[in-house]
Amino acid sequence: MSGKLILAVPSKGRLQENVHGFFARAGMPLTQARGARDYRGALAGVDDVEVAYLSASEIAAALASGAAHLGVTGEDLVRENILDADARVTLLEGLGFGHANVVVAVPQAWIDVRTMDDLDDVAGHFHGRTGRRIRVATKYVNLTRGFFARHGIVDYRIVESAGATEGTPAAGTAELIVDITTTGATLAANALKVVDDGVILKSEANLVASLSAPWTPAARSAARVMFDRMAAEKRARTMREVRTRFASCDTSLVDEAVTRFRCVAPFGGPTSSGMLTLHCPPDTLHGLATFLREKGASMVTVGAIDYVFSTENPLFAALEARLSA
Ligand SMILES: Nc1ncnc2c1ncn2[C@@H]1O[C@H](COP(=O)(O)OP(=O)(O)OP(=O)(O)O)[C@@H](O)[C@H]1O
Ligand SMILES: O=P(O)(O)OC[C@H]1O[C@H](OP(=O)(O)OP(=O)(O)O)[C@H](O)[C@@H]1O
Ligand SMILES: [Mg+2]
Repeated sequence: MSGKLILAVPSKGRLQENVHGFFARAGMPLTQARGARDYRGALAGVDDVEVAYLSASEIAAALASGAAHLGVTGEDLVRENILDADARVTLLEGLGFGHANVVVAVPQAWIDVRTMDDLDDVAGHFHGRTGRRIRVATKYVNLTRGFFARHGIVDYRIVESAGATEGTPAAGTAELIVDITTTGATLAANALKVVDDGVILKSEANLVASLSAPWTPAARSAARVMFDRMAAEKRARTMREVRTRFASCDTSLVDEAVTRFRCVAPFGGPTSSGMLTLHCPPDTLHGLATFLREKGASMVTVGAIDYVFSTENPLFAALEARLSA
């Protein structure tokens, strides 16, 4: 065995483009030597990484079995496809894309069904009246079973659906569904509504680590390098660099700026000539610039940052903590 780190990323579908963008922004683009249909690749600038292109649900399976060390996939697929997920993988970080809710949806015509309790009543009546159990179409079989059990609903049966799940009530093959929704357009087009307390999971794409993969020294060191770049890109993306210089700039003023505007002073207080660099989130930027001018600055410049490299590597620390637990 090579000892390399295997990184599983989506080969197709909604997440693929975002995942490519994510690694490119972190300065380590995914490369496929033989074109888009090459299912093995590399990560530019990071040694000892082999990229495996898999479907989003196969990624969950590969992480569970230890065939991949790291993967990017939806939390919905991790929770659905991995039994006791928290014991076998660790979700290191939500990546801010691939948002989708796994929901229970019923026909809009069921005006008296608003909550899971109402649904429980309907399920009981349906069974009594027809002698059959109400049918739930879904590909999220495990999430559905767990959620219905938590709500004490037992009078139902699951009809496995591989696609076009929203069409099953109108087609007469199920009474209700469990599926993912983002904009709600597909549910609306099929005259379905989400049950008020029927959101099973709010999912997004996650960076996920396998706890059972062979974490060789080479694989660990590759993860450390990858995570360092990801963290540097994230800190840079969420902050702007603010610079100013004025004689009356002192440490108490910097302390006030830090608490009031959630900024950080990456290089400490002002220099002896009053030169100050701050990193500030975009939403408080104008407030900070106003504050600095009120305190005596005649000019404040703001710029985007590409990377913020720090000695801290929180993602790697989180991984190490789980691997040694
Ligand atoms: N609007 C959306 N619809 C579907 N999935 C979404 C949406 N937004 C984000 N996702 C995420 O993308 C994941 C993969 O969905 P996608 O449609 O790309 O794959 P798929 O082709 O359905 O996957 P597979 O081939 O494994 O069945 C979902 O499980 C979910 O985590
Ligand atoms: O709430 P919306 O924004 O309408 O999105 C939800 C729809 O998107 C997904 O299907 P997808 O297009 O991925 O097709 P698939 O069922 O073949 O995966 C999902 O299964 C829903 O049907
Ligand atoms: Mg899909």
